[in-house]
Amino acid sequence: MGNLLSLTDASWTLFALYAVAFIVATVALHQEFLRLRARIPGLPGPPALPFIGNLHQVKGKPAYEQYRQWSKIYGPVFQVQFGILPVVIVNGNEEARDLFIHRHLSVISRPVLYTFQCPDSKESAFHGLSIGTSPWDASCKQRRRAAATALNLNAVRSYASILEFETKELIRELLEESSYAQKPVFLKPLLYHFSLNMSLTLNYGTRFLSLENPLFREIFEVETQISKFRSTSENLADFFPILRLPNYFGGGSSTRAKDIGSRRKAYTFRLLDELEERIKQGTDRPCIQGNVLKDQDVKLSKTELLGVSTSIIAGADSNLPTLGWTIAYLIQNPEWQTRLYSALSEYRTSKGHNLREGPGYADAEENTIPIFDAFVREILRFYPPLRMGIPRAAYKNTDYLGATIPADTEVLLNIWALNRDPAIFDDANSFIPERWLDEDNKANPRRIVYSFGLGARNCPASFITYRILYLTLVRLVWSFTLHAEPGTDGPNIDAIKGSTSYASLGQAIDDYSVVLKPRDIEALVEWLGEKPLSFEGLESE
Ligand code: HEM
Repeated sequence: MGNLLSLTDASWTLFALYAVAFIVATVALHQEFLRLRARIPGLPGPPALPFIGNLHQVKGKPAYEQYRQWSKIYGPVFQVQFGILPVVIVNGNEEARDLFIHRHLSVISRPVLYTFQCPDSKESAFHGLSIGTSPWDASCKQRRRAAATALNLNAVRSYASILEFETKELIRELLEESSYAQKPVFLKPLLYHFSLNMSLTLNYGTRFLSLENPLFREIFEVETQISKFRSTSENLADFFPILRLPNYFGGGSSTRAKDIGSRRKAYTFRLLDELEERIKQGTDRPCIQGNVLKDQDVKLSKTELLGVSTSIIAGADSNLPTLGWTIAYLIQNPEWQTRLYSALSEYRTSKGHNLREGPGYADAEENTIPIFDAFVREILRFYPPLRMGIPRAAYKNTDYLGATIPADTEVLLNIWALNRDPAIFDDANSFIPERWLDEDNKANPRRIVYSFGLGARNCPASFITYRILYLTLVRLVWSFTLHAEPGTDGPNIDAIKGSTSYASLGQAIDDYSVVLKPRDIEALVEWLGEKPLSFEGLESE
């Protein structure tokens, strides 16, 4: 009897082993079948491994540089595969212009990715999708139009006082955090505070006075998480359907995305409700959402309004890396601090001002000091925050050099490669702001900073971003000299080696601290004036 039982046990064990092996083999074969079927016939690309495709060659690595190297072998447009997901990478300037500008409809959409949008669920994790993550449809068109109108050149001119206020408050905060030059400042939260306040003031006419504000901390945490869910190479459930299984039991990545999505929804609704209340009371301050709410011609649902807001808040994320790289570059290149300060001094003096009065603002309004403007452009070219842009998708089947890119296929624009294309930029791998002073460059429509993308879904915030970066640079250079933290070599400003976190959509410089020495503390304190207790009484908690 004992023998019979143990024989049965052994058989059961064997059976279980066979069953597991059968399931694993079936899943693997299914995965491989889907991967092979998804490969785009006729489009070149690096050889892909079974099951995983090319994922091992880019995950956790500077993928943008790998793609640039591959483009030398496989041509300017090629495909890679991440598990079952084919992705088309566009590296060449002419090809990018062809697809993104001349045939702009072909890649006007954005992909629906499993982790972020969870297409099998009734409601997307990110209810009220931001514009930058929405596939192309009538609603997306409306939301984009509302954002583009709110951020066009004329509108940006009308935000002058907001830019003035927020950039001054950044300088004040840097001074206070450094205990008046007594200690190094850890930059990241301060830069986020500045960028977010800029977005909130523009969007809702409200801001956070303190970094300690619980709602500020909530937004900082949630938006950082969201950026990770939007990564193009890190969310494995996007590439391996089997990994979607835990979502059915409430534990997968898409479930976590939903939790983060509902936290985002809570604060965006709250900010919108507070604004509606202020409009009712007549205490609102001019702002983008206020204009949209009051404009009878704009017919956006509450969810669409939410989508415009989340886009503007998400935009804060892209300003952060640019400011981080700018300050790091100045720390490591003090001669540029001297050069910029001299240019500012010369400019202010030529306008009949004493430099001790302040850095000026009206002068900065149109980015008038050429070397400052050139420096900002070169920072954006050399350190593009979104090196692979924001994923696009083919809107319809698109013919390309004999191959057909099927509708909905993810398409990535390698902004990093375009900005460093030696056919466009002389000495493309060197940081040379002066290139933007050259009249021939200005006249060449190909010699542009590609960091804001191209064509019909490009960044609608480029005007305001230039203004913000320009003005911040003028004010930083006027206020302080910038130095490395004592006992360290300072931040690594190598565009690849200095940025080792690949889990987010944006490519920020690794964390660092800076020592800020006021150039003239009395003039600085005088210029800063009284600290505002709140922003016209609209401080959000
Ligand atoms: C240094 C700062 C910034 C950079 C480098 C940047 C770059 C980009 C890029 C590369 C895209 C995708 C373009 C394409 O697909 O062709 C994009 C889209 C977008 N950006 Fe920016 N951005 C910045 C700041 C901002 C800010 C501050 C805002 C909001 C105020 C903003 C709002 C948007 C929106 C709404 C989209 C989506 C457009 C669409 O899908 O139609 N961006 N941005």
